[in-house]
Amino acid sequence: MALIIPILFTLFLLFIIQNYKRISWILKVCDYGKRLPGPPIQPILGNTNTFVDKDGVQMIEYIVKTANEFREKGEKIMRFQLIGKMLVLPLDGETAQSILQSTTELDKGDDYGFARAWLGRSVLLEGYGERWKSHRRLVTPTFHFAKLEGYLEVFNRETKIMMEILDEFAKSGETVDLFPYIKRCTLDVICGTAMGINVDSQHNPSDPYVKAVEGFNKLSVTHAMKPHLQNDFIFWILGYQKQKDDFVRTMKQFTGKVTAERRAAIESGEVDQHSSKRDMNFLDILLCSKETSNWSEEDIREEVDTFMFAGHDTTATSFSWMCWNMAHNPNIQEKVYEELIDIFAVFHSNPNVFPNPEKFDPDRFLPEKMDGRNAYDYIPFSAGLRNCVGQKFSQLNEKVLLIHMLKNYKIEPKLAFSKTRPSLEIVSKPSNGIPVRLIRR
Ligand code: HEM
Repeated sequence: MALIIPILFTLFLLFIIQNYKRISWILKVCDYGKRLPGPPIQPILGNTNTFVDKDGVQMIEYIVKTANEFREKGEKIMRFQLIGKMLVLPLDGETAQSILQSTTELDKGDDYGFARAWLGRSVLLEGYGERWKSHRRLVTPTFHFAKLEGYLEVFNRETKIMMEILDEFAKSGETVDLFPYIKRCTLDVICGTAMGINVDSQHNPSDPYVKAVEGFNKLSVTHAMKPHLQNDFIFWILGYQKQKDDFVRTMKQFTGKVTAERRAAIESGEVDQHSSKRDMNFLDILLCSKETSNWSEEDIREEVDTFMFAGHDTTATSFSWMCWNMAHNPNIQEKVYEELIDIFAVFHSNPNVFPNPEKFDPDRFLPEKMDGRNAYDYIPFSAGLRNCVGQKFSQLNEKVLLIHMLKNYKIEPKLAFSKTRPSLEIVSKPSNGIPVRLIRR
């Protein structure tokens, strides 16, 4: 019995020595937590408890409500402190501007680490430096205007397929949740534009590759939201690591095979490597470019997969919210139908800048309304050096989707506006889908 206390004490000391770095990091975060404005914190845990029992929808609602309270107090930033992690949110455009214009704070946070097993050191994850600069230089031209025109054929082809599929619901009058259909459409768009292949997930929703992409995205959210899963051992013992490995293997094999086949076709002359860049997909451009001659097969795969990851869920979610807003605002829907004009609306919730932020009001983006607004008050694609390379691509893709959708159907909501809420995920998904009835025009 007399030995128990010294043994426990020694074990405790060993634990401290072994985890010294992690413990001093946690203490440093606690110290910063006290100095930054934010909701009250508990020792070490910070605000962790506030989030434990909340689902994705409740988290967003809590964050928006707390942000408004701190804005009212005149604060410019707000923090949430978790164990060893600090989330600092800018509360207005001016503050976002000073962060995003920084030429030193350009690396990504720890949460991006989850995707590394799939996306490695691609342009999305790579820290700021020579390697990122050279990759970004190569990726950027694939979104030049002339190139985007070349992608229009794929946008139109895949959107028409979605219209055909949705037509069954229009005929029967059955309620349809648009979200999964839009998601598969944008996945086929990105496969067509990034790799020049037709995955046709719209007709094959249970294809192993499609399932792996969906599964990986869901798992990355589960990992980010549940603090205990961030411990590698717990993640492994609960079977999540195996799931992750299986998804990553399927996705890597798929893109690896497409890349190898495409390279063989280029080398055999089947695909003309001297054709204009306008006619090439992203993979062809990477394979034929002089600048990538020293890239490994893995480097190329990582960039192509980054487009798959960053490019389809984002556009799908943004367009789904657009349909939900259109469904709940028939007057605007009719106006757009008549004019098929250039609009683009996403959810930003600062009432000082966007009074009544949940109201769908595309007129907020009229030039006269933009005057006096900080350019950084509306940054769905981020801004600064690490802004989104795919912005114009997805805007054009969404315009094509919107044109087809509104030309073919009137969209009617089958649920009150507030019954499907943004849920905190990598991109804020609708908690109850986008349930609508489609009426053929
Ligand atoms: C509505 C659609 C989209 C939205 C809202 C969106 C939003 C964003 C945001 C906020 C970032 C910055 C992320 C960060 O700071 O870590 C980003 C980065 C990025 N996006 Fe997008 N995105 C969209 C579509 C796309 C598409 C279609 C592609 C490619 C086909 C794409 C490729 C990328 C890449 C490669 C980066 C990393 C850029 C870098 O770090 O240099 N995105 N996007």
